Amino acid sequence: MKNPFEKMPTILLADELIDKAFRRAEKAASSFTPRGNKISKARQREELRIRTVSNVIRDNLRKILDRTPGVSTLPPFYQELVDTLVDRKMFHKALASVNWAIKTIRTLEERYVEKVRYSRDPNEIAQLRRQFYGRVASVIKDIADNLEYLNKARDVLKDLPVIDLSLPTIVIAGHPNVGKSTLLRQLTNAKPEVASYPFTTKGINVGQFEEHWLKYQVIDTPGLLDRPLSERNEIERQAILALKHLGKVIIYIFDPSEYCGFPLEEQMHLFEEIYEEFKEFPFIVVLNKVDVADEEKIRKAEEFLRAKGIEPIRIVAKEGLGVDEVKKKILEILKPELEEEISRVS
Ligand SMILES: Nc1nc2c(ncn2[C@@H]2O[C@H](COP(=O)(O)OP(=O)(O)OP(=O)(O)O)[C@@H](O)[C@H]2O)c(=O)[nH]1
Repeated sequence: MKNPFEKMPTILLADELIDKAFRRAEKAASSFTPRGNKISKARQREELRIRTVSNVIRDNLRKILDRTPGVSTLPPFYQELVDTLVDRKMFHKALASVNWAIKTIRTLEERYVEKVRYSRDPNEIAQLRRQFYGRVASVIKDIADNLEYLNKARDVLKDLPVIDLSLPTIVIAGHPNVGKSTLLRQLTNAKPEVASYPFTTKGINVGQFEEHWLKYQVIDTPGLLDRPLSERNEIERQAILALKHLGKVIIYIFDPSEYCGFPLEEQMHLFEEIYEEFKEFPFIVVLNKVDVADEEKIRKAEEFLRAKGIEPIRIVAKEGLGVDEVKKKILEILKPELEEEISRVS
Protein backbone atom coordinates (compact mmCIF):
# COMPACT_ATOMS: atom_id res chain seq x y z
CA MET A 1 0.00 0.00 0.00
CA LYS A 2 1.16 3.49 -0.77
CA ASN A 3 1.14 6.24 1.79
CA PRO A 4 -2.56 7.17 1.69
CA PHE A 5 -1.68 10.87 1.92
CA GLU A 6 0.87 10.76 -0.88
CA LYS A 7 -1.39 12.65 -3.28
CA MET A 8 -2.47 15.33 -0.83
CA PRO A 9 -1.58 18.64 -2.57
CA THR A 10 0.49 21.44 -1.13
CA ILE A 11 -1.95 23.64 0.72
CA LEU A 12 -1.73 27.37 0.09
CA LEU A 13 -2.23 29.60 3.09
CA ALA A 14 -5.08 32.13 2.97
CA ASP A 15 -2.97 35.09 1.71
CA GLU A 16 -1.19 32.97 -0.87
CA LEU A 17 -4.46 31.65 -2.21
CA ILE A 18 -6.06 35.10 -2.43
CA ASP A 19 -2.96 36.54 -4.15
CA LYS A 20 -2.84 33.73 -6.63
CA ALA A 21 -6.50 34.09 -7.58
CA PHE A 22 -6.37 37.88 -7.94
CA ARG A 23 -3.18 37.74 -10.00
CA ARG A 24 -4.68 35.16 -12.35
CA ALA A 25 -7.79 37.30 -12.77
CA GLU A 26 -5.70 40.36 -13.68
CA LYS A 27 -3.74 38.34 -16.16
CA ALA A 28 -6.89 36.95 -17.76
CA ALA A 29 -8.48 40.43 -17.94
CA SER A 30 -5.39 42.02 -19.49
CA SER A 31 -5.19 39.49 -22.32
CA PHE A 32 -8.89 39.63 -23.08
CA THR A 33 -10.40 41.89 -25.74
CA PRO A 34 -14.06 42.59 -25.00
CA ARG A 35 -16.44 43.59 -27.78
CA GLY A 36 -19.41 45.91 -27.99
CA ASN A 37 -20.18 49.22 -26.34
CA LYS A 38 -18.62 50.63 -23.19
CA ILE A 39 -21.03 48.98 -20.77
CA SER A 40 -20.92 45.67 -22.49
CA LYS A 41 -17.11 45.75 -22.41
CA ALA A 42 -17.07 46.57 -18.69
CA ARG A 43 -19.53 43.76 -17.96
CA GLN A 44 -17.50 41.20 -19.90
CA ARG A 45 -14.21 42.20 -18.29
CA GLU A 46 -15.54 42.16 -14.72
CA GLU A 47 -17.44 38.94 -15.23
CA LEU A 48 -14.21 37.36 -16.44
CA ARG A 49 -12.42 38.58 -13.30
CA ILE A 50 -15.15 37.26 -11.03
CA ARG A 51 -15.27 33.88 -12.75
CA THR A 52 -11.49 33.54 -12.76
CA VAL A 53 -11.11 34.33 -9.06
CA SER A 54 -13.86 31.88 -8.21
CA ASN A 55 -12.47 29.12 -10.45
CA VAL A 56 -8.89 29.42 -9.22
CA ILE A 57 -9.91 29.32 -5.58
CA ARG A 58 -12.47 26.56 -5.94
CA ASP A 59 -10.11 24.40 -8.02
CA ASN A 60 -7.42 24.74 -5.40
CA LEU A 61 -9.77 23.91 -2.57
CA ARG A 62 -11.51 21.12 -4.45
CA LYS A 63 -8.15 19.46 -5.04
CA ILE A 64 -7.57 19.30 -1.29
CA LEU A 65 -10.86 17.49 -0.75
CA ASP A 66 -10.43 15.15 -3.71
CA ARG A 67 -6.92 14.09 -2.81
CA THR A 68 -7.25 13.71 0.94
CA PRO A 69 -8.56 10.32 2.00
CA GLY A 70 -11.17 10.07 4.73
CA VAL A 71 -9.31 8.89 7.82
CA SER A 72 -12.02 6.44 8.82
CA THR A 73 -11.80 4.70 5.44
CA LEU A 74 -8.13 3.83 5.99
CA PRO A 75 -6.86 0.48 7.28
CA PRO A 76 -6.71 0.49 11.12
CA PHE A 77 -2.90 0.61 11.11
CA TYR A 78 -2.91 3.93 9.28
CA GLN A 79 -5.84 5.27 11.32
CA GLU A 80 -3.90 4.67 14.51
CA LEU A 81 -0.85 6.42 13.14
CA VAL A 82 -2.83 9.37 11.82
CA ASP A 83 -4.22 9.80 15.32
CA THR A 84 -0.70 10.13 16.69
CA LEU A 85 0.05 12.92 14.25
CA VAL A 86 -3.10 14.98 13.89
CA ASP A 87 -6.24 15.64 15.86
CA ARG A 88 -8.82 13.82 13.78
CA LYS A 89 -11.64 16.15 14.83
CA MET A 90 -9.68 19.24 13.86
CA PHE A 91 -8.66 17.62 10.62
CA HIS A 92 -12.26 16.84 9.66
CA LYS A 93 -13.41 20.25 10.77
CA ALA A 94 -10.73 21.84 8.57
CA LEU A 95 -11.85 19.78 5.57
CA ALA A 96 -15.49 20.69 6.23
CA SER A 97 -14.56 24.37 6.30
CA VAL A 98 -12.91 24.00 2.90
CA ASN A 99 -16.11 22.50 1.57
CA TRP A 100 -18.08 25.39 3.04
CA ALA A 101 -15.75 27.93 1.37
CA ILE A 102 -16.15 26.26 -2.04
CA LYS A 103 -19.93 26.45 -1.84
CA THR A 104 -20.00 29.99 -0.49
CA ILE A 105 -17.69 31.31 -3.19
CA ARG A 106 -19.74 29.60 -5.86
CA THR A 107 -22.89 31.29 -4.55
CA LEU A 108 -21.16 34.69 -4.42
CA GLU A 109 -19.90 34.22 -7.95
CA GLU A 110 -23.39 33.60 -9.31
CA ARG A 111 -24.88 36.48 -7.35
CA TYR A 112 -22.25 39.02 -8.44
CA VAL A 113 -22.18 37.92 -12.08
CA GLU A 114 -25.92 38.51 -12.17
CA LYS A 115 -25.57 41.93 -10.58
CA VAL A 116 -22.86 42.86 -13.09
CA ARG A 117 -25.05 41.70 -15.99
CA TYR A 118 -27.94 43.85 -14.86
CA SER A 119 -25.97 46.98 -14.07
CA ARG A 120 -25.97 49.85 -16.57
CA ASP A 121 -23.23 51.87 -14.96
CA PRO A 122 -19.51 51.10 -15.68
CA ASN A 123 -18.49 52.59 -12.31
CA GLU A 124 -21.00 50.46 -10.47
CA ILE A 125 -19.81 47.39 -12.38
CA ALA A 126 -16.23 47.99 -11.24
CA GLN A 127 -17.54 48.63 -7.73
CA LEU A 128 -19.45 45.32 -7.73
CA ARG A 129 -16.38 43.43 -8.78
CA ARG A 130 -14.35 45.02 -5.95
CA GLN A 131 -17.11 44.08 -3.53
CA PHE A 132 -16.94 40.50 -4.77
CA TYR A 133 -13.15 40.47 -4.24
CA GLY A 134 -13.65 41.74 -0.70
CA ARG A 135 -16.23 39.09 0.14
CA VAL A 136 -14.14 36.29 -1.32
CA ALA A 137 -11.11 37.46 0.64
CA SER A 138 -13.14 37.45 3.82
CA VAL A 139 -14.44 33.91 3.20
CA ILE A 140 -10.86 32.72 2.74
CA LYS A 141 -9.72 34.59 5.82
CA ASP A 142 -12.50 32.88 7.77
CA ILE A 143 -10.91 29.53 6.97
CA ALA A 144 -7.31 30.76 7.32
CA ASP A 145 -6.67 28.78 10.52
CA ASN A 146 -8.07 25.65 8.94
CA LEU A 147 -5.87 26.02 5.87
CA GLU A 148 -2.88 26.46 8.12
CA TYR A 149 -3.85 23.34 10.05
CA LEU A 150 -4.18 21.30 6.85
CA ASN A 151 -0.89 22.67 5.58
CA LYS A 152 0.93 21.48 8.71
CA ALA A 153 -0.97 18.18 8.80
CA ARG A 154 0.08 17.45 5.24
CA ASP A 155 3.73 17.93 6.13
CA VAL A 156 3.58 15.19 8.74
CA LEU A 157 1.12 12.88 7.00
CA LYS A 158 3.17 12.63 3.85
CA ASP A 159 5.88 10.95 5.95
CA LEU A 160 3.70 8.03 6.98
CA PRO A 161 5.42 4.76 6.22
CA VAL A 162 4.79 2.96 2.98
CA ILE A 163 4.11 -0.59 4.05
CA ASP A 164 2.63 -3.51 2.17
CA LEU A 165 -0.41 -4.30 4.27
CA SER A 166 -1.28 -7.36 2.22
CA LEU A 167 1.68 -9.38 3.52
CA PRO A 168 1.77 -11.07 6.92
CA THR A 169 4.11 -8.98 9.01
CA ILE A 170 6.59 -10.08 11.63
CA VAL A 171 7.74 -7.45 14.07
CA ILE A 172 11.17 -7.75 15.68
CA ALA A 173 11.65 -6.53 19.23
CA GLY A 174 14.49 -6.47 21.75
CA HIS A 175 17.04 -4.07 23.20
CA PRO A 176 19.34 -2.06 20.89
CA ASN A 177 22.31 -4.00 19.49
CA VAL A 178 20.98 -7.46 20.27
CA GLY A 179 21.14 -8.27 16.54
CA LYS A 180 17.72 -7.24 15.24
CA SER A 181 18.86 -5.95 11.87
CA THR A 182 21.27 -8.88 11.47
CA LEU A 183 18.41 -11.35 11.94
CA LEU A 184 16.11 -9.32 9.71
CA ARG A 185 18.64 -9.60 6.88
CA GLN A 186 18.87 -13.36 7.44
CA LEU A 187 15.11 -13.82 7.35
CA THR A 188 14.46 -11.81 4.21
CA ASN A 189 15.84 -12.09 0.73
CA ALA A 190 15.86 -8.54 -0.45
CA LYS A 191 17.82 -5.64 0.94
CA PRO A 192 15.72 -4.13 3.70
CA GLU A 193 14.21 -0.78 2.90
CA VAL A 194 13.93 2.03 5.36
CA ALA A 195 10.45 3.48 5.78
CA SER A 196 9.73 6.57 7.81
CA TYR A 197 7.71 6.10 10.97
CA PRO A 198 6.32 8.67 13.36
CA PHE A 199 8.44 9.23 16.46
CA THR A 200 11.45 7.27 15.31
CA THR A 201 14.43 9.19 14.07
CA LYS A 202 15.86 6.25 12.17
CA GLY A 203 12.67 5.05 10.51
CA ILE A 204 11.82 1.37 10.41
CA ASN A 205 13.54 -1.33 8.36
CA VAL A 206 11.29 -3.47 6.23
CA GLY A 207 12.49 -6.64 4.53
CA GLN A 208 10.44 -9.09 2.48
CA PHE A 209 10.72 -12.83 2.08
CA GLU A 210 9.26 -14.85 -0.76
CA GLU A 211 9.80 -18.51 -1.51
CA HIS A 212 7.25 -20.72 -3.23
CA TRP A 213 4.02 -19.74 -1.59
CA LEU A 214 5.50 -18.48 1.64
CA LYS A 215 5.54 -14.71 1.67
CA TYR A 216 5.98 -12.39 4.60
CA GLN A 217 7.68 -9.21 5.64
CA VAL A 218 9.79 -8.48 8.67
CA ILE A 219 10.04 -5.08 10.25
CA ASP A 220 12.58 -3.81 12.72
CA THR A 221 11.54 -0.77 14.67
CA PRO A 222 14.62 0.97 16.06
CA GLY A 223 13.64 3.20 18.93
CA LEU A 224 10.19 1.67 19.36
CA LEU A 225 10.22 -1.79 20.88
CA ASP A 226 13.64 -1.53 22.46
CA ARG A 227 13.02 0.24 25.73
CA PRO A 228 10.45 0.00 28.48
CA LEU A 229 6.95 1.02 27.53
CA SER A 230 6.60 2.73 30.88
CA GLU A 231 9.09 5.35 29.70
CA ARG A 232 6.87 6.30 26.79
CA ASN A 233 4.56 9.21 26.48
CA GLU A 234 0.99 8.71 25.32
CA ILE A 235 1.72 9.44 21.69
CA GLU A 236 4.73 7.16 21.48
CA ARG A 237 2.66 4.39 23.00
CA GLN A 238 0.09 4.91 20.30
CA ALA A 239 2.75 4.66 17.61
CA ILE A 240 3.70 1.33 19.19
CA LEU A 241 0.10 0.20 19.35
CA ALA A 242 -0.28 0.87 15.65
CA LEU A 243 2.10 -2.05 15.22
CA LYS A 244 -0.61 -4.29 16.65
CA HIS A 245 -2.71 -3.69 13.55
CA LEU A 246 0.24 -4.52 11.38
CA GLY A 247 1.98 -7.47 13.03
CA LYS A 248 0.99 -11.12 13.06
CA VAL A 249 4.00 -12.49 14.92
CA ILE A 250 6.58 -10.99 17.25
CA ILE A 251 10.17 -12.18 17.21
CA TYR A 252 11.81 -11.23 20.45
CA ILE A 253 15.60 -11.28 20.57
CA PHE A 254 17.68 -11.80 23.70
CA ASP A 255 21.41 -11.27 23.76
CA PRO A 256 22.62 -13.46 26.64
CA SER A 257 26.23 -12.46 25.85
CA GLU A 258 25.26 -8.99 27.08
CA TYR A 259 27.60 -7.53 24.42
CA CYS A 260 24.66 -5.34 23.48
CA GLY A 261 25.34 -3.45 26.70
CA PHE A 262 22.15 -4.46 28.55
CA PRO A 263 22.33 -6.96 31.41
CA LEU A 264 20.20 -10.09 31.02
CA GLU A 265 18.00 -9.00 33.94
CA GLU A 266 17.10 -5.81 32.12
CA GLN A 267 16.39 -7.72 28.93
CA MET A 268 14.05 -10.02 30.85
CA HIS A 269 12.28 -7.03 32.25
CA LEU A 270 11.72 -5.47 28.82
CA PHE A 271 10.59 -8.83 27.50
CA GLU A 272 7.95 -9.09 30.20
CA GLU A 273 6.55 -5.70 29.32
CA ILE A 274 6.39 -6.40 25.61
CA TYR A 275 5.05 -9.92 26.16
CA GLU A 276 2.27 -8.45 28.27
CA GLU A 277 1.53 -5.62 25.85
CA PHE A 278 1.33 -7.97 22.86
CA LYS A 279 -0.11 -10.95 24.73
CA GLU A 280 -2.55 -11.86 21.98
CA PHE A 281 0.34 -12.44 19.55
CA PRO A 282 2.34 -15.57 18.92
CA PHE A 283 5.92 -14.97 20.03
CA ILE A 284 9.06 -16.54 18.64
CA VAL A 285 11.87 -15.96 21.09
CA VAL A 286 15.51 -16.31 20.10
CA LEU A 287 18.70 -16.24 22.10
CA ASN A 288 21.27 -14.60 19.85
CA LYS A 289 25.07 -14.47 19.97
CA VAL A 290 25.30 -17.90 21.59
CA ASP A 291 28.74 -18.11 19.94
CA VAL A 292 30.09 -15.67 22.51
CA ALA A 293 27.61 -15.98 25.39
CA ASP A 294 28.28 -17.81 28.67
CA GLU A 295 26.43 -21.11 28.89
CA GLU A 296 25.27 -20.11 32.35
CA LYS A 297 23.52 -16.95 31.02
CA ILE A 298 21.99 -18.86 28.15
CA ARG A 299 20.55 -21.38 30.61
CA LYS A 300 19.24 -18.63 32.83
CA ALA A 301 17.39 -17.08 29.91
CA GLU A 302 16.04 -20.48 28.88
CA GLU A 303 14.73 -21.23 32.36
CA PHE A 304 13.10 -17.81 32.55
CA LEU A 305 11.33 -18.41 29.25
CA ARG A 306 10.39 -22.05 29.85
CA ALA A 307 8.68 -20.98 33.04
CA LYS A 308 6.37 -18.99 30.76
CA GLY A 309 5.85 -21.94 28.46
CA ILE A 310 8.16 -20.59 25.76
CA GLU A 311 10.88 -22.70 24.15
CA PRO A 312 13.53 -20.28 22.86
CA ILE A 313 15.70 -20.95 19.83
CA ARG A 314 19.46 -20.55 20.11
CA ILE A 315 20.92 -18.69 17.16
CA VAL A 316 24.04 -16.99 15.86
CA ALA A 317 22.39 -14.45 13.60
CA LYS A 318 25.73 -13.21 12.29
CA GLU A 319 26.52 -16.67 10.87
CA GLY A 320 22.97 -17.62 9.99
CA LEU A 321 23.01 -20.49 12.51
CA GLY A 322 19.57 -21.43 13.79
CA VAL A 323 17.88 -19.15 11.29
CA ASP A 324 16.25 -22.09 9.49
CA GLU A 325 14.60 -23.10 12.70
CA VAL A 326 13.23 -19.58 13.10
CA LYS A 327 11.87 -19.75 9.53
CA LYS A 328 10.27 -23.10 10.31
CA LYS A 329 8.53 -21.58 13.31
CA ILE A 330 7.33 -18.66 11.19
CA LEU A 331 5.95 -21.10 8.64
CA GLU A 332 4.15 -23.08 11.35
CA ILE A 333 2.46 -19.96 12.62
CA LEU A 334 1.61 -18.44 9.26
CA LYS A 335 0.64 -21.66 7.47
CA PRO A 336 -3.03 -21.78 8.50
CA GLU A 337 -3.49 -18.18 7.49
CA LEU A 338 -1.64 -18.54 4.19
CA GLU A 339 -3.65 -21.66 3.34
CA GLU A 340 -6.82 -19.78 4.01
CA GLU A 341 -5.59 -17.00 1.73
CA ILE A 342 -4.74 -19.48 -1.02
CA SER A 343 -8.13 -21.18 -0.81
CA ARG A 344 -9.80 -17.81 -0.98
CA VAL A 345 -7.89 -16.81 -4.11
CA SER A 346 -8.31 -20.14 -5.93
N1 LIG B 1 29.07 -12.52 18.15
C1 LIG B 1 27.94 -12.21 17.54
N2 LIG B 1 27.68 -10.94 17.20
C2 LIG B 1 26.50 -10.67 16.60
C3 LIG B 1 25.56 -11.66 16.29
N3 LIG B 1 24.50 -11.10 15.69
C4 LIG B 1 24.77 -9.77 15.61
N4 LIG B 1 25.96 -9.51 16.16
C5 LIG B 1 26.61 -8.20 16.27
O1 LIG B 1 25.88 -7.40 17.18
C6 LIG B 1 25.96 -6.03 16.80
C7 LIG B 1 24.58 -5.44 16.74
O2 LIG B 1 23.83 -6.06 15.70
P1 LIG B 1 22.65 -5.34 14.97
O3 LIG B 1 22.01 -6.33 14.07
O4 LIG B 1 23.09 -4.09 14.39
O5 LIG B 1 21.73 -5.04 16.22
P2 LIG B 1 20.34 -4.26 16.28
O6 LIG B 1 19.58 -4.89 17.38
O7 LIG B 1 19.71 -4.24 14.93
O8 LIG B 1 20.78 -2.83 16.67
P3 LIG B 1 19.88 -1.48 16.60
O9 LIG B 1 19.09 -1.55 15.31
O10 LIG B 1 20.88 -0.40 16.62
O11 LIG B 1 18.99 -1.52 17.79
C8 LIG B 1 26.67 -6.00 15.45
O12 LIG B 1 28.01 -5.65 15.66
C9 LIG B 1 26.56 -7.44 14.97
O13 LIG B 1 27.62 -7.81 14.13
C10 LIG B 1 25.90 -13.01 16.65
O14 LIG B 1 25.13 -13.96 16.43
N5 LIG B 1 27.07 -13.20 17.27
